[in-house]
Amino acid sequence: MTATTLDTTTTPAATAAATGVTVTKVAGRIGAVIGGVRLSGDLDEATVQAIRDALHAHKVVFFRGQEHLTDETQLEFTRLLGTPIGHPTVNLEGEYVLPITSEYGGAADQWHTDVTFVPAYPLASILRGIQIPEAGGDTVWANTATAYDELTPELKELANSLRAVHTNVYDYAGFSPDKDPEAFKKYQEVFASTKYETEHPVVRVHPVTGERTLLLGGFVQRIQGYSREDSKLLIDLLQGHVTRIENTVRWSWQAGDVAIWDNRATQHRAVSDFGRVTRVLHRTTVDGDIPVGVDGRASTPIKPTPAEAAA
Ligand SMILES: O=C(O)CCC(=O)C(=O)O
Ligand SMILES: [Fe+2]
Repeated sequence: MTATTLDTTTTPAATAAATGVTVTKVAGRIGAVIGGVRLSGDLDEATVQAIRDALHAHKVVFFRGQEHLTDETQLEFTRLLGTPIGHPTVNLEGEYVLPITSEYGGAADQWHTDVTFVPAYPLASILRGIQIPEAGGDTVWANTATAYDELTPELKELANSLRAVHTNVYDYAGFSPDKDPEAFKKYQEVFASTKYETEHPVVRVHPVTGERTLLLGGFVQRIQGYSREDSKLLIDLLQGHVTRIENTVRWSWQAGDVAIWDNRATQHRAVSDFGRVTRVLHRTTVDGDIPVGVDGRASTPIKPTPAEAAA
């Protein structure tokens, strides 16, 4: 990076420079490693702002060497980025750390954005590597803003007009039932214990960056107003742009690594190539806002209906 003298401390580069935070890109379109930060709940506001700026610019940021973190201090750090929120069905009330573990078999190996089956899904997720296989078990993220950007003007117009229904009724985590069929069944029952359905715009305007992003991923069930067959073709067409390898970054975990992603501008998936060894990461999430489409229309909840929610 070239050193420039800035007479203001409000630009992202100046904020980063003032705090000793370094930001180094990993792939061409997504991902950066942040150096010079020991994550905790005690970071000063300038450092937190430098992390936010890097997150918005690079969509997923990585920190190495954060072995000192515990569930408690990961949660304290999470509070600096916003309001922590537990998983709507898997976590108990007031429980904010979600273990991502291979003990039921497999991993979340389908492309998804976290928790899009509810209207105000998390704005960011924070994942900490705890028990990492010797080889394999990487995570891959995709930039849904550059995916939108590369569409032709005609496809952008079409995408801008679409609304999609997202649901948790099937299990995104892709756990292989052969490992422990009972545990697998139990997890699926818990995961879908309340059935959620939400209609989101397919193109979401990012509330901070103003970028247009494709809002799809593994919880999408159908496109409103289209047949099942046409829905599938449309979803595959757009999703194919999201997961184009040029829009992705792949991270090879070490214990003590932390990844934070902008859940409003990314999809991600695990690479389920580590056999039967145990892989454990702990996730916290930051509560989000209700998406708004290019036409200004917000997402709308479908299920649970008020009557179902009251039952
Ligand atoms: O296990 C992984 O690599 C990804 C897990 C995941 O989807 C998540 O933490 O939201
Ligand atoms: Fe996820």
